[in-house]
Amino acid sequence: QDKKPNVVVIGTGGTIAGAGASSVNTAAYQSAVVPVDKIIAAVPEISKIANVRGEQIFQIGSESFNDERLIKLGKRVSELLKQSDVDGIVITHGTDTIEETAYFLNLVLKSEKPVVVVGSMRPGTALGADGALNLYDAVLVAGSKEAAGKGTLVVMNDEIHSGRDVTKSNTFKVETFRSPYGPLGYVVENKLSFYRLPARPHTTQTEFDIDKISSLPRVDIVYNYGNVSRTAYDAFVAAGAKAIIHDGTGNGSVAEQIVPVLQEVRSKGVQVIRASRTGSGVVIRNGEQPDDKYDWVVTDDQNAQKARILAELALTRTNDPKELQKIMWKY
Ligand SMILES: NC(=O)C[C@H](N)C(=O)O
Repeated sequence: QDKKPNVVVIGTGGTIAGAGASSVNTAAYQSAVVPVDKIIAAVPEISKIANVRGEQIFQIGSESFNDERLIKLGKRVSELLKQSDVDGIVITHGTDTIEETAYFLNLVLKSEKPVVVVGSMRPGTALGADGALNLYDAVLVAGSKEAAGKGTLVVMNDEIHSGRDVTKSNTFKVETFRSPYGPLGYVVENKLSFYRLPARPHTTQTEFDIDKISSLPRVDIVYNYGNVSRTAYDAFVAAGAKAIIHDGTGNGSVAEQIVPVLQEVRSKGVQVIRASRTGSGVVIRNGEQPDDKYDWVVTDDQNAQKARILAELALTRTNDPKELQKIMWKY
């Protein structure tokens, strides 16, 4: 009797589908060239732990993900999760934007079944390639009962991270993924262990449903630095942004020359959301700036790229900055 779980592996590209000219090319290679079925076939050990089939949805570097692709991926995952012969899903993905895709799926999927996003930092052709073990571990987690109901997960480098928290922290090292509160668990020697649970609502507990989303409102990010000017704000407003994430210095600070610009942005009906380019910590409402007075919103502990995902989803529900603030604090 076959008790192995059925896991679908959806290929989207990235370095886990990459190939270099020689085995010493660990960081210079072409990403998104190896088909998902070939990636699976390169790890025959997987057939001992799960019945796996591959499905190629994209073949791209994850830097080329956009909202349309996020929606397409989310809808396909949702469809598969409804099938009784699917126990879990693995998505092979580039590492650059894994954190955005994982957070998105964590917020919009309506299933308790495990969904695991996985990538690699080195192409399969490199000495010390990390993709094979990462994929094996991802399938193990996606096929497990323990991973159910924990939201979308990212499995990389022996660690299981919450899609909400995880972020890429290094350009080339295999230990690049970090969560401010640590991983949820480990995978080692064919065994997974969870040590903590996500506290924020996810998947079945959210107000966002991928089956009901066909487009997302435009939200852009403006990075701040000494000498920052209004050019990018004006361009994004002119391009039709519904919200601008002000990726401020420190605690989402706003330079003196930008304060009137953000007031003007808001007066045009565009939401202003203060985030921090430090990438960690909480942006304090009415701290650096009088958000109540200006009708602005702050992120909680999310970096700008995660705040963008949440804001896009939030704006499908409300355009009231008070409600938007509640959502930014909730998820
Ligand atoms: N390690 C990687 O996967 C990087 C690649 N640029 C990607 O995100 O697709």
